[in-house]
This record gives sequence, C-alpha cells and structure tokens, in this order.
Amino acid sequence: MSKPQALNQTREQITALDKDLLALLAKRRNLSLDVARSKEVDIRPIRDTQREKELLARLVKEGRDHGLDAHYIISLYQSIIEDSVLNQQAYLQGRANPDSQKQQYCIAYLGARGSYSYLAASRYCDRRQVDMQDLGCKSFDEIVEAVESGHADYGFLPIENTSSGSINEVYDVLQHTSLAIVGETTIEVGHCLLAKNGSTVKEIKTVFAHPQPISQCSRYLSSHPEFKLEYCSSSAEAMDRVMESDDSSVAAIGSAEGGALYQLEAIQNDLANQKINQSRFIVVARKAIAVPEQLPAKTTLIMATGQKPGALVEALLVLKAHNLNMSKLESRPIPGTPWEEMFYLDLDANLSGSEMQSALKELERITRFIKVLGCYPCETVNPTQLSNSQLMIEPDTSRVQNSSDNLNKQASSNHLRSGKEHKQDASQISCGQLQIGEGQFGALALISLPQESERFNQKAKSLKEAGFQAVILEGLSRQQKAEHNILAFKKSLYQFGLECIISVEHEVELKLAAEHGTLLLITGKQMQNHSLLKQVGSLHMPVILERNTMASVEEYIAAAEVILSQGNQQLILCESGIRTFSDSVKPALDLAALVEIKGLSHLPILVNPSYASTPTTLMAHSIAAKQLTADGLVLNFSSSDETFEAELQLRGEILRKLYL
Ligand SMILES: C=C(O[C@@H]1C=C(C(=O)O)C=C[C@H]1O)C(=O)O
Repeated sequence: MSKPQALNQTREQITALDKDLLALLAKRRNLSLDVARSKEVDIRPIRDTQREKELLARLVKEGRDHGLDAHYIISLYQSIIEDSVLNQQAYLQGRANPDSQKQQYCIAYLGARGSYSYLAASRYCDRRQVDMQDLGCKSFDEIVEAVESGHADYGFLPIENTSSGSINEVYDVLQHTSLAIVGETTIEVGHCLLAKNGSTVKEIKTVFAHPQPISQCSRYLSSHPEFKLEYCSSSAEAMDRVMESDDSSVAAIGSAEGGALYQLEAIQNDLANQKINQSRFIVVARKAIAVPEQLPAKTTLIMATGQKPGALVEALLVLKAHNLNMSKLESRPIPGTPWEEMFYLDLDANLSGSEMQSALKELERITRFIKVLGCYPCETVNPTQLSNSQLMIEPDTSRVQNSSDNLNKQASSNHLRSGKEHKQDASQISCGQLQIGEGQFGALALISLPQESERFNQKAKSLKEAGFQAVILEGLSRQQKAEHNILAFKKSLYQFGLECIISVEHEVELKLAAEHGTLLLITGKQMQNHSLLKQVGSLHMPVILERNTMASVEEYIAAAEVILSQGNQQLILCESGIRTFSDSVKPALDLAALVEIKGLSHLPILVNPSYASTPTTLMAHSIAAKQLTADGLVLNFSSSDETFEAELQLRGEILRKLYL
C-alpha cells in the first residue's frame, strides 16, 4: 500500500475546499435573493415545491455519478433550501413593511448574552442583516414592558419546546399585552453540561439551570441523582454562576455556543430527552405588520367562548367552514374567573384573506371575547421529500407555477359590529344572577360606595329582597379607603347573590374597577374618552356604556364600536337621558332613541330613568322603558342613608310591577 499523503497537507486541501464551498453557498444565497426580487415584481409565492423536487431529483442523480448517496444530498439540500426560503421571506417581509426597516434592532430577551433567547434573537437579526443591540431582561413581564415603553423594538418570548411543550407563562403574558406578534423563529436547542476547562462529569456536584432545560433534560438528570439542582432565572445566569465560581464541581446546562461566551466547555452533549429539541420563539412589537400574500402566514388569536356545552366546537366549526387550518390550540385559565378558559389558536392563514375576515366576523358573534394577537410569516419550512420513483427519474423542465391572483380583498371596512347585519340575534349578557337581553330583563341598583361596614349586609339583603340582581357602585374617587370598602361590600353582595358592578367615572379608576367588579359601567361623561374605551375593549368582562347627555345616537354607536373593535363583545348600552331645551339641568329620557337603537343593534340596552324623573314620574318612566322593550333598568339611590328605606320602597314597588 502506498504511503498516504501527509495529514496536514490533506487538511489544507479540505480547508481550501471548504473555503470555496462557503463562497459558493454565499453566492447561492445572493442568487436566491435575486429570485426573491423577481418574485416581488411578478407576485409569485416564495415557496415553489415543484422546483425544489426537480432540483433535488437532478442533484440526487448527479450526486450518484460522483458516488454521493441520495440521503446525504437530500439532507444537505434541505438545509440549504430552508435557509434560502427563510432569507427570501425575510427580504419580502422587510420590503412590505418599510417603516420597520432599521440599521439596528434593540431586542429585549430573557437572560443575558449566551441564553437561548439571545441566540434566537441574534439569528433573527443576522437573517435580516441588521445589527442587534441586546437588552437582557429578568422576566417575561420585563420583556413586554421594555417593548411597550419603547425601550426595545422587539421582544423575544419562547412559546413552546418540542420536549417540554407550551410555556404557560408566556401565554398568560399575551392575555394582557397591547403588543402584536410580528414574527416567529425556531432554534435547535442543544443542551450540554457546561463546566470550567478541565472539569469532568464525575466531579460535578451542583448543576445550575433554568427550569425549562431541567424539565427538557429530566431523563439525563434522573440518571445523575448525585447532582444538586440549583434553579436560575435563565441559562445565561446559570453559565455566569459557573464562570464566576472557583469550584470545578459546578456545571450549568446551556448551549455549547452560549457556553463559549463564558469560557465554559461542553463536558457532555445531547442531554435533552428528545433527539430533536427545538424551541419556538415569538417576536412581539408595538405595531402589527402586514404579511405579503406570497408568504406563508400564520395568524394567532385568543378567544373566550360562552360556557354553553359545545361552544368551542361551534367556534371550531366556523374555521372548518372557511377552510382554515388550525395548527395549534392551547387553553389557559382566565385570572380571576375560575374554570373559565381563554383559547389560543394558531391558524395557517393571512389575516387579510377574505375567508379569514369572514370567519373572524362569525366568531365575534359567538364568542365572549376575541382578539387577533398578530399575523406573521410562518417560519416552518417543511422539507420537500422525493418519492422513490422521483429518486430515480430526472424531470424535464421546471414548470412555471402561475401565482394566484390577489383575490383576498379586505372585507368592507364600514361594517358595524353593533349592527343587526353583523348579528341578527339579540345578544345576551349573563353574569351570575344577572341576565340582560334576549328576553331577560335586568334590575340594577346604583348606589354610592358605602362607608360603614356594619350596614353592608343589611343593605345588600334589602336590595336583593327588593328585586335587584346587581349593584353598581359609584364614587370610588371620593373615598380614600375605596379598595377596602369595595372588598368588604362585595362580600356582602355575593352573600346575597348580587353581582358587583363598578362605575368608572374617571380613567384612573379603571384598574381598581376591573380588578374588583364583575362588570363595569362607563359613565356618560367618559363616553367619548377613546383611550378609556380602547382599554375596556381589550378587557374580558361585560361593560355597560352609558350615553353622554349631549351625544347623538350616531356618536353613541361610534363609541360602542370602539369597544367592540378591540375584542370585547360583551357590551351593554344604557340610555340615561339627554339634554333638551325644556330644562337646562334635568335631562329628558330619550325613549325614541331606545326604540331606534333596538331597531339597529343586537346589543342589549338598559334605561336609567333616575336623572330624568321625579319620585312621581319614576314609575311611569320605568314602565314605558319596559314596554318599549328595554332590556333592563338602572335605578339610582341617593347617598344619604336616611332616605334609603323610602327610596327602596318605591323602587321595590316598581320592580314588582315590572316583573308581574
Ligand atoms: C430560489 C427559489 O426559491 C425557493 C428556494 C429554492 C432554492 O433555494 O433552490 C427553490 C424553490 C423555492 O422554494 C426559486 O424559486 O428558484
């Protein structure tokens, strides 16, 4: 046997060849971007699986001529094509959203340099050829806060992992943020045991890690019962603790790439239970993006269905009817409402598509809350496979695929969600004992938040006995101990089966009111406060919107639309009188508007005759409202305790008459 070439010499040749291969791969990448530019002009889909099949089949054949096996060629080219498709997508996405184009992105992520989130974020920036300014955060809330406040352009949140499943905390954070999902990215998570140079697995006594890697490597860790586990807030913190320690018996779980940033060595690889261990991150930003139709898109939405049996099935049937594929369904409890769930859906569809738009409209009609969290390009590139026969046959020519025309036009934008064309059946809001709409008549007492707790139980009991189902508390800002008194009075109300509604007279009261009330009343004075309307529109609780004494029906409906457009479909209207020429102080009950709104809208409408009536006319006004098919009555009590009994008697009498 002849003496082989010197090792060094061969390695030099390989090094030179690899250099050429890299230059060729870079050249291929650039050509692929040229292809994206052409596709932008003649509006073709980015992915062309037919072209990919032909290309693979040809390469397999040519490879065979060189002695390269088909499996090797296919897996190599699947990676190359994935990179090529994702680069094209990133390019077109950037072109479609020019205002998001920057030289540098500031990215908020969990942990510090070297964490998996950091690696995902750097990959995202690399693909877009922008510099990354990194902003390490200690929690998911901090990430969201950094983006909401404008300190960061994007936030990276890990949403699921192939070994440990969904990351619940992130879903919970999404329920309350105003941010939109604008992207997703998946990274390979190669867990290693990282230690100081020279340490061995045998020496390790303590392992620092984030809870996620601990659960993803549970099998490996249980085979090492001698390891003491120390939980850290991120993998970066775990690596940092090992770097800072002088002890060679400590190790961290993290990626080899991240470990290198902390001068740590991977002393054991592939710790994850699953061979394929990947994490998917979502990218959040302040502004939603538009996804060009040429790109595969995903839309994520959250919804709360009614609690009727089959409510979720009904919602899913809407998706089926519109041919929308759901790639993920997740449910999370709604804080403060035990046993009620918020559903998270990933749909393989573009938000601007006509099927998607009409499905959303239908869902709005049958859900209690629905909100689109974002529409973004789907980054899962399913590898193209070749059939056995294709592995043998060389294709003729590349078939030109006609791009589908831009059929998906946005549905008309002047559609009113409150209107009967949107929903024919009358809406009903039900909350414990209180049911309003669709034939159910509600009786609500409006009182000032009481101050003396000794009388709370007595007051609640009398209101219940008089026929009320709910109590609206007003005057939060007039009290220093408002929260304390609400909590105490709420207890008494619940004891007697009364729902607690809190009146929001000022925007600052919203937080407290939403926390403690099961319903909210937005007073007429706030009817045109758009910022407040938008906030209550993103809440998942019923809201009563009172008409402003100076507002026309049109303006009133426009205010209601603001709430509905934000997702909250549990809306009740309330007519409390308008200013007329007959009296500059006392409003007049606008019963004509009640009839008009009932004709136009599916929303339930209450009447509060209290401001427009005297004790002698209150009964007549109430009866008139009921006869004109109002869905309930709000009756005010004055704040003085002395008159309470007399007021209660008259109001009890009215309710008895109305319920007869
Ligand atoms: C480059 C193209 O776009 C995509 C990427 C391909 C590739 O990298 O070879 C092939 C087909 C498309 O899915 C193309 O259409 O030619």
